[in-house]
Formats: sequence, structure tokens, C-alpha cells
Amino acid sequence: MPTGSDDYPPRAAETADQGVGAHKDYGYLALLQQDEVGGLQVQSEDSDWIDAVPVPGAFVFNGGEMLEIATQGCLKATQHRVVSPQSGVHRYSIPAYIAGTLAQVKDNGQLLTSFSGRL
Ligand SMILES: O=C(O)CCC(=O)C(=O)O
Ligand SMILES: [Fe+2]
Repeated sequence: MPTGSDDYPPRAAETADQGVGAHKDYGYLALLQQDEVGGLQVQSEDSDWIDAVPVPGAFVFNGGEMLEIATQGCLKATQHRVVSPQSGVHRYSIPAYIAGTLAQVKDNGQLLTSFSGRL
């Protein structure tokens, strides 16, 4: 197993277990490198699950709840999940989470928002 990565072992053939259940990340951004196996799905506004098909050399950026708060709902936190690979296949992904501090200040009635983030 490569170091610093998440290992999703294959699910038992008779089950449809998920590697990670549906959730939103709580931080600002998650930067994700997934291998060619796939399994990451994002939920649309119509509640459909859409495959985030792996693109070689590309990263996935997942907006988190802090980002949604900091942008006052302009950028939404993405509901997502990971479906485990079929029997006999392993999936690897390397996530990096950008967390940070949110500051909101009212200046003459105008809401000013700033944040500092780090990996
Ligand atoms: O492994 C993935 O593709 C996503 C993992 C994830 O959603 C998480 O760690 O929050
Ligand atoms: Fe996540």
C-alpha cells in the first residue's frame, strides 16, 4: 500500500457496502487525488449521485462547510460518498484537507469575512 493514502479494500461480493457514507467535509477545501478505480460520487441538487470519473493527472476539489459559510452560501459544500470497489480490487486515494480559521467582522453594517487556511 502506498504511504499517505487511503486504502479502500474490496467489498464482499454479496454486499454493496460503501467505503465512505454520504457526507460533507467540514473544512474549506479537500484536494483529492484518486487512482483509476473510481468510486467517488457527488450528489446533484436533484439528489442524483454522479460518478466523479477519475481523470489521469487531475485533482478533485471538494468544497466544505466552512467554505459555504465563508462565502455566505455562494459556494456550496458538496455532499459526496465513496462506493467500495468490486471484489478483488483495491482503490487508493490521497486526500489533503485545507482547514483554517474563519473571521467575520461587521464594519458599518457590512459583513467582512476572511480566513486563513493551511493544509
Ligand atoms: O477517498 C475519496 O475519494 C474521498 C474521501 C472523503 O470523502 C473524505 O476523506 O472526506
Ligand atoms: Fe469527504
